[in-house]
Amino acid sequence: TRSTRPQRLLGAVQKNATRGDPGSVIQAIDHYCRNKEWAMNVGDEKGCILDSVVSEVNPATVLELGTYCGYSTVRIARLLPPHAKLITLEFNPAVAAIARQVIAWAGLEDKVQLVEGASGDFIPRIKEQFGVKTFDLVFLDHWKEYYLPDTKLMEECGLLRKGSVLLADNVVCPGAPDYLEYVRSSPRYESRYFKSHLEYTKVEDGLEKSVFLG
Ligand SMILES: CNc1ncnc2c1ncn2[C@@H]1O[C@H](/C=C/CNC(=O)c2cc(-c3ccc(F)cc3)cc(O)c2O)[C@@H](O)[C@H]1O
Ligand SMILES: [Mg+2]
Repeated sequence: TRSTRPQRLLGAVQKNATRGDPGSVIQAIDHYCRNKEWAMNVGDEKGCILDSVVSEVNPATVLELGTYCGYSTVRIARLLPPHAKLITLEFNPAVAAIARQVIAWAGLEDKVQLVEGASGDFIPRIKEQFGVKTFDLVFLDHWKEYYLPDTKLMEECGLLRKGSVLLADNVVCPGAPDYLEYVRSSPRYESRYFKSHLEYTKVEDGLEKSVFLG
């Protein structure tokens, strides 16, 4: 049977990237998705904005919602300090299996904990199950209609502290209007829009960075 897009993306990594070299994994995926087959990775342009926010926050604990093939997981994990931990949630087992191999090819398994499951089920259990008190950085890149409910859930579960940073992909395309309205109007967030483009295209998109004020 025909391969899946994630399988073909993994093939491009295994063919063109060097094991243990996260930069070459990122480059291989971007080259494949720009020249052969589009895929919904945050991409190189928004990826540079992601890199700058990760470097600025220098997080000890990171939560990523929506691993997909692990492109942003690799982008984030490669910048983390030695004992920092990144927990990434992915509820599609076939996609999770690809992401594990992409993360392993980059040699970043020790910094990443990929959890198979739905954010709604896992967010309430993260504290006791993973011994995490709060997250310094959360990257939202899963189904767009879940950005807002999951943010409220993280607040309710006490997973955010004064200064926690939420970084949301795709706030323009496909868009997350209810989430944007919430973080921009709530007195509990200081929000800023980083204008960019939809991965590998000229279409406008951007990242919203929102600092939780406690
Ligand atoms: C709801 N809770 C959840 N918990 C755990 N994993 C979840 C999840 N929701 C979704 N996922 C997983 O995240 C991934 C989903 C990501 C959704 N992303 C998008 O829809 C998306 C879509 C576009 C896009 C933009 C324009 C266009 F024409 C077509 C697509 C661009 C992006 O950058 C995107 O991130 C999948 O791997 C899915 O299995
Ligand atoms: Mg995205």
